Amino acid sequence: MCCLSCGFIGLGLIGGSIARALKENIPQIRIIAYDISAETLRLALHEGIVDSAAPAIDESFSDCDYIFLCAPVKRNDANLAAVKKVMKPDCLLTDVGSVKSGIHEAVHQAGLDECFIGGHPMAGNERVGFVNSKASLLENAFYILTPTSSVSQRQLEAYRSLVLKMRAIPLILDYRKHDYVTAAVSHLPHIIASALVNLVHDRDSEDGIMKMVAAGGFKDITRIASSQAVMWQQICLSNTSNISMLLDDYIKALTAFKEDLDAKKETALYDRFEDARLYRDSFINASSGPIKRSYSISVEIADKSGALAHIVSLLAGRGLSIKNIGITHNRESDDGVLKIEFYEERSMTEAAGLLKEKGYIVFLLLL
Ligand SMILES: NC(=O)C1=CN([C@@H]2O[C@H](COP(=O)(O)OP(=O)(O)OC[C@H]3O[C@@H](n4cnc5c(N)ncnc54)[C@H](O)[C@@H]3O)[C@@H](O)[C@H]2O)C=CC1
Ligand SMILES: O=C(O)C(=O)Cc1ccc(O)cc1
Repeated sequence: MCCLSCGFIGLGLIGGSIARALKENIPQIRIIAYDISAETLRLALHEGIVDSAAPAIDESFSDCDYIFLCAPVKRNDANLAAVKKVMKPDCLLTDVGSVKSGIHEAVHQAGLDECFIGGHPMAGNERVGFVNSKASLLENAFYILTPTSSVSQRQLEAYRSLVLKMRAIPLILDYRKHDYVTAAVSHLPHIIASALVNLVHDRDSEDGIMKMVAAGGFKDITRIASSQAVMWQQICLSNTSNISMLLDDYIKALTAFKEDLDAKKETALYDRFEDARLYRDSFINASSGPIKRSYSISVEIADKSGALAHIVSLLAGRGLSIKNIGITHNRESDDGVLKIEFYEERSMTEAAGLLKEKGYIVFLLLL
């Protein structure tokens, strides 16, 4: 891909991560960006992620082969009108919004159907802004493309290739289907996580004992409740009917669970947990599934100098490469739990055996 030129309107967590992935994987690329935050643009220039920063959505975008709308969804309408005035006829316009119906309607109103393919990287986290962006955010994540019926196969194929260059996995979907699917696997989970956190907040005693003892399971399923409220408010307001319909189904499922619980139906309760376990495990085992398999162990360590270095040198001595390592101090005592992630199962098993041999308390984290 020679002299590809990409423009970004909004360079936060997602725009920044895409720009980084493109810069990392297509050295000849030219990237221009506009963001209302001058500090973001300064930083992106300083890091060499963008080649030029525009003071507004102006003529400097008129050479772009792709323009990515990556500002918060509510800002995209105004930005779309400004982009329309400056983009070249064969520019491919895209966005990164979590809901696709609104932008498809706005693009249609603007008469831009022939050059628009919606985009949605199914990757992110609870952080915001360019400072938190990273190329690896997109790695092996599904990147959904929602072409209008007017874009050509050639444009779609070119965008697919660009997504592959970002090391993401392109998946083409009708935009209405996208909104239904993401309501179930992304939007509804955020409502559930927030409702559960709010429940614990309301039901906790004054000494905050629930908050204090909240264990891994609670933290796992509520991590996303730490996301930006305004983004999820906007997602709920844009994908209301799909989310509401699935929320009805979910409330029915909870009610059925409660009925089995109140009636102490042993078999029915077992079946509900077992069915969920089997289905969830099938997600993990699918190589292209949404949940990446992780090969991690936890090791209990005393909080003394040298404890970490001792473990690292034992593993290095066996040639076991560590992908990630971190300590959590979640005990009343000063001791901590070291979580070590490996690249593959064999290293995980070998490391666990070695550390056990040396007297460490080790657990495999089968995620
Ligand atoms: N955060 C996530 O995990 C994911 C978010 N998305 C979608 O990506 C979009 C952006 O989200 P994030 O990157 O997370 O937000 P962010 O807050 O990290 O970034 C937004 C950027 O847009 C800039 N901005 C605000 N108003 C602007 C305007 N009028 N013109 C130009 N720039 C403007 C901000 O200064 C900021 O740099 C959202 O629509 C969201 O639905 C999609 C996938 C994952
Ligand atoms: O933090 C997480 O796991 C997310 O759910 C990230 C995310 C947020 C919004 C999206 O539209 C897609 C992915």
